[in-house]
Amino acid sequence: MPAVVRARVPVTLSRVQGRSADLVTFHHLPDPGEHFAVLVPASPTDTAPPLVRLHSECLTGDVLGSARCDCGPQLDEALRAIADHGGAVLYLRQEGRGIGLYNKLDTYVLQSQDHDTFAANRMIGRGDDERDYASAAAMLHALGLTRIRLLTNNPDKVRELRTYGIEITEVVPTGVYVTAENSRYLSAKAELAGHTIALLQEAAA
Ligand SMILES: Nc1nc2c(ncn2[C@@H]2O[C@H](COP(=O)(O)OP(=O)(O)OP(=O)(O)O)[C@@H](O)[C@H]2O)c(=O)[nH]1
Ligand SMILES: [Zn+2]
Repeated sequence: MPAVVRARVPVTLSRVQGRSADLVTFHHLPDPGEHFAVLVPASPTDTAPPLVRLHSECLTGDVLGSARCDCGPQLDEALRAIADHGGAVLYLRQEGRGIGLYNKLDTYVLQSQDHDTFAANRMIGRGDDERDYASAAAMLHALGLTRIRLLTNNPDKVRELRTYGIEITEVVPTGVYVTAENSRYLSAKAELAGHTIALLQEAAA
């Protein structure tokens, strides 16, 4: 059964520049996560395909502003971008790249003992990255957003959405927000998971 929109709830969001946005929920997603979309309509003069970000939940970064990763600033950037140009942020309940919050926090302890972010996952018996983007693609189909510009540095997201029939006209790089605490995490993503993090080399040079 294809996914369909369950409800569209208008809300005013300070992180979307005080604009009104719709929070959209869904029926029949391929997995049981309570994924939702933050949707801002484009202005009628904006003819470019809508900008979309698939944002994987990171409670520590998104809510608490943890300096261990760059999720919080990336979420802010995406919300600002859709406030300016219209588009959607799909908030995917994939905490810890799919392993959950408690497990992610366990891997932080291992990372403090000098293991990289992917090796630490394996040390607790989990995959490097347990996410898939089937629900994200189903949400986009349900919203009629099948021709998009995608805001990401992660080639997996691009590849997978395309296999689900989403046309990506442009991959728009998301910012890289380097701090002393997250630089190892960012370089592991670039070196071990193929993320296109150009600014990282510049920052390190
Ligand atoms: N297992 C694990 N997950 C982490 C860690 N740090 C952040 N995450 C999770 O990683 C997810 C974000 O993934 P990233 O690899 O940072 O970025 P991405 O979403 O793949 O790529 P972009 O679209 O370019 O941002 C969120 O679900 C975070 O909770 C970590 O050290 N270990
Ligand atoms: Zn994070």
